[in-house]
Amino acid sequence: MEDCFETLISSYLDTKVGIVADFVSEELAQHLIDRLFALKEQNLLKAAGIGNVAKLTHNAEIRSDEIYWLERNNNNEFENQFLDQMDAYVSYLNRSCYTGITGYEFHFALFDKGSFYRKHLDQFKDNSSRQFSMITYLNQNWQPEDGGELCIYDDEKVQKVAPTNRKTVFFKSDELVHEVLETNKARLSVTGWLRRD
Ligand SMILES: O=C(O)CCC(=O)C(=O)O
Ligand SMILES: [Fe+2]
Repeated sequence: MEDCFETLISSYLDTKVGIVADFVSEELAQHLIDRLFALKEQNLLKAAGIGNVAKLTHNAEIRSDEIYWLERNNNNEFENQFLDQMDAYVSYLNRSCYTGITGYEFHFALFDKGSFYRKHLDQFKDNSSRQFSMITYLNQNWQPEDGGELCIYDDEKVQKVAPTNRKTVFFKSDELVHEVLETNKARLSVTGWLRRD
C-alpha cells in the first residue's frame, strides 16, 4: 500500500497533481461500486450543494452530481475499509511531509449522464480547513468517448484526467481550479478532502 502512497505523493510534488492508477484494490473498488448503486436504488443520494454548510445552496447550473457521505457509523464494511486506507494515507503523508492533517471528509459522488461540475476551487472562502482534495474513480471500462474528464488548470497548463477505475487524484484544495466535463455515462467516485482544523 505504501508504494501507491509514495507514487501519489511524489507525482504531487513533481507536478502539483498527484495521480496513482490503482489506489484501491479491485475487490474494494467493486464493493464500493455495488454500495453506490445500492444507495441510488434506496434513494439515499442527495443533490450536491455549493459552498459551506451554513450557506449551502443547490445550483444545477454549476454542479449536477448526487452525493452520500461515508461515515464510520454507517457501519458499512466497505466504507470502513476505504476510511481505514485513508487513515493509513494521512498518517503516511503527515510522517513524510509534515502536513499536519487532522481529519478528513469523503462522499460518494454519482454524475449521471449529462452531469458536470463547472470550474471551482475546493477550499471555501470562509473556512480554510480543506487542505488537499482527493478523488478516487470507480468506473470500469471507461472510454475516451465517455467524456467526464477532470480538467485541472494551472496557469497556462490544462491537465485532463480520465476517471478510470481505481485511479486516485490528489492536489491542494486552495490552489488549483478544476472542473468536471460533461459525462456521457454514469460516472462514479469517492471524493473528499484532507483537513487541518
Ligand atoms: O469528480 C471529480 O473529478 C472532481 C469533483 C470535484 O471537483 C468536487 O467534488 O469538488
Ligand atoms: Fe472540486
